[in-house]
Amino acid sequence: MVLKKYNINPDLALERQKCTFDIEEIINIFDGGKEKTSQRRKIEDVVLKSGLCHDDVPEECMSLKERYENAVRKSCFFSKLMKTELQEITGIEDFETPAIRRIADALFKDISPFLLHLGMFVPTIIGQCTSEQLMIWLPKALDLQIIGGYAQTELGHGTFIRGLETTATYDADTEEFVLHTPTLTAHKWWAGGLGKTINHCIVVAQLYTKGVCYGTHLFMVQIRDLDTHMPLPGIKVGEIGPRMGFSSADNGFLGFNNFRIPRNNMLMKHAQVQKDGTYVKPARHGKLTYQTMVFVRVTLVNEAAFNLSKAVTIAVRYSAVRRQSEMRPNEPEPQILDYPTQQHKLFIGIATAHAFQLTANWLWNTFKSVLSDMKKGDVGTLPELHALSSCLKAVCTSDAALLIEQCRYACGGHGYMLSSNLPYIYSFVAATRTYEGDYTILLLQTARFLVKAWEQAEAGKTVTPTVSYISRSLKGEKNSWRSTDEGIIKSFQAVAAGKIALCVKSIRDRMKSGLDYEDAWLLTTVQLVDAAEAHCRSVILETYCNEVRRLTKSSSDNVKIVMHQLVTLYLSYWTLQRTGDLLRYSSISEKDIDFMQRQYEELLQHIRPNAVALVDAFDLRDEILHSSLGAYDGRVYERLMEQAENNPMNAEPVNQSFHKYIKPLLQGKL
Ligand SMILES: CCCCCCCC/C=C\CCCCCCCCCCCCCCCC(=O)SCCNC(=O)CCNC(=O)[C@H](O)C(C)(C)COP(=O)(O)OP(=O)(O)OC[C@H]1O[C@@H](n2cnc3c(N)ncnc32)[C@H](O)[C@@H]1OP(=O)(O)O
Ligand SMILES: Cc1cc2nc3c(=O)[nH]c(=O)nc-3n(C[C@H](O)[C@H](O)[C@H](O)COP(=O)(O)OP(=O)(O)OC[C@H]3O[C@@H](n4cnc5c(N)ncnc54)[C@H](O)[C@@H]3O)c2cc1C
Repeated sequence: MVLKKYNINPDLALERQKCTFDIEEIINIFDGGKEKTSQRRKIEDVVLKSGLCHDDVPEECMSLKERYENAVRKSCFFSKLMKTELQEITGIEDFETPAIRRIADALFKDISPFLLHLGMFVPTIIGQCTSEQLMIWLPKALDLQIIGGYAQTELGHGTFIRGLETTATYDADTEEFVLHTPTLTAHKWWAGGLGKTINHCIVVAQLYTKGVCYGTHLFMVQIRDLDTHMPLPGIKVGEIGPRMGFSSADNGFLGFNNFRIPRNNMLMKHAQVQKDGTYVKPARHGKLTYQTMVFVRVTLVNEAAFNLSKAVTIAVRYSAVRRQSEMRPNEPEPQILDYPTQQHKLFIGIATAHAFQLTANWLWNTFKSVLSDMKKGDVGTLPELHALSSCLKAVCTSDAALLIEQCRYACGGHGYMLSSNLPYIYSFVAATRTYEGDYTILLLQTARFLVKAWEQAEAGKTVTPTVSYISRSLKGEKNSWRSTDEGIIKSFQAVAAGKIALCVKSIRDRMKSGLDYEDAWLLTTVQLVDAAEAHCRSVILETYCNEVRRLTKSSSDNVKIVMHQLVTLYLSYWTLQRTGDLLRYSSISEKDIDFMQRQYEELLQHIRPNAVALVDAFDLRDEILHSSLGAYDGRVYERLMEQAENNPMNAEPVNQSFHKYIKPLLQGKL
């Protein structure tokens, strides 16, 4: 749809006049500098001017098939644009992924069927192929001569990868692998793009050679003819059916009937099968084939931040425009943003988007540093990265989904309209809590690491920096509550340490009472998930505080003030959310809690005048927001009426069902 131009709503205009800081400064901080902001905007301009974002009818009014076809059309033209015009027009050779990621949302209100190509297929080629394999597949994938996906999950197993049933049996006579789907539950299920779009796919299967099963490995498999796009003989493939979101992502199913692929199609960077069928196991670490999942978990923290920033921009702008009820008799109806309860729903969303964005950037740098260690043959930092990416993916996607839903509640009835875009944003982020490792499962992975770290620290060994608080706790360091940034972080670390200690004790007590380790662990898993979540909170709080301090060193005083107000809001919010834990594991008193409550409420008031400017500082163009409630001009009612009038249901004054059913019913002739 082409966005109509309106004058700025006067309430929003006034809000912007109240702003105390230069929003461009905050925009630059999050982009990584002025240069990066200008580069991102150039890319956005090119895409927006391309006409590709235009839909003749709103996406939500299309049938599922039309939506899919429309998304394919846009993905193809967008890919062409990325390869040609974007480079020519902007002169930027090396596209920054965040900029491409952001502007992709101007094209796709839902999901591009090519998402998995870029998000998992290409990264798996980069991370799992030998240099020879890389030379064959990477240029083709980048040039979109082949389009791929990632088929790991099966109908019967998603979480437990070791339980996957698809087999890849090596035939040394022909130097081929035979892929087979032995049961109903072994069918690949869910892979994005698999249903209708892709012609290649990374398949995760149990490797058998010389009669021995060596566990899951990755295989490059062509599933459709490159010319006709027909499934190849021996392949059964299709779309799994309508779902809560991801409507245009053609998630698919896939079965193999003794389907043969060349030996070289096993991705052999880490493990190999030689021509005679001899298996060579990975030299360094047993879980290197899980690397793409770690990569995606890292990027999902960024997704949580970005999508939350969209939702909170919509809800804050709407709340500045919407007037409802009265505070005092006979006074004009206030903007709903003036209600402290509304501020309580929304300002934490702004602070959380900042916290997650800065944590995502920090995690990305950690990921790059671990990759560089691994290139040098050192896998020592991998367990910590796995633990960090697991808990951060779990907690950030989960918190973001809750806060996005809260943004929808904050918009009352209009938030329920698809045209608000909040339901789309929610259904996308809700899925991120499950895919790429379910919330509970990933926290249990982190818990494994924490229990080990506890045991190491107990044995007097040095532990990694993110868990150094465990050593301090074991040395008997007592927590004394202070309501400063550092003081609060220390207390959250004391909570995490206290919870990990209790888990270790529970496991040991249960073992003393005769249980084996597995059962003792299993019965402690509720506490273990809780401990991993507490650890993750302390990591986010610490990273957020450190990063804001670092990034605002040379900022203007007013930017420092407002950014720090948000940090304090975030710390106060979580203190108040976790008073039970803090009373148990830190020296916080009831008086301290009263103080934190008052501080929190005062902060809501301090942030209020800057609220609209703070969401403007996410710099999200209307074309990216796709929202009747959240456009920059605040013309909410005009847009709601506009989209109602454009609803295809209103194209005819009387629907044919009146003549077919209602009239006969009215006349008793049905
Ligand atoms: C080119 C032009 C294109 C144009 C395109 C146009 C359109 C573009 C549009 C947008 C552009 C934007 C692009 C970028 C966007 C990025 C977003 C990306 C979105 C991607 C969408 C993804 C969709 C979803 C995909 C999926 O869901 S794939 C399936 C994922 N599945 C899972 O995650 C399964 C979870 N389960 C597991 O991971 C494992 O089973 C388990 C739970 C970890 C257990 O494994 P296992 O049983 O083998 O191990 P354990 O016994 O538990 O542990 C043994 C030890 O191993 C350690 N361990 C485990 N895992 C790891 C690991 N990963 N790394 C390191 N170590 C690991 C574990 O800790 C144990 O250690 P120990 O020391 O305790 O023994
Ligand atoms: C929109 C979407 C897109 C997807 N895209 C892809 C894709 O492109 N490629 C792909 O391969 N997969 C994809 N998936 C699949 C996804 O990765 C899995 O659904 C996910 O990993 C969860 O696995 P599951 O469905 O088997 O859940 P289950 O493991 O069956 O989980 C169900 C419940 O059981 C609990 N549970 C399971 N095991 C344990 C345990 N050991 N301890 C305690 N609790 C447990 C879980 O916590 C959860 O509450 C996608 C999924 C979705 C929703």
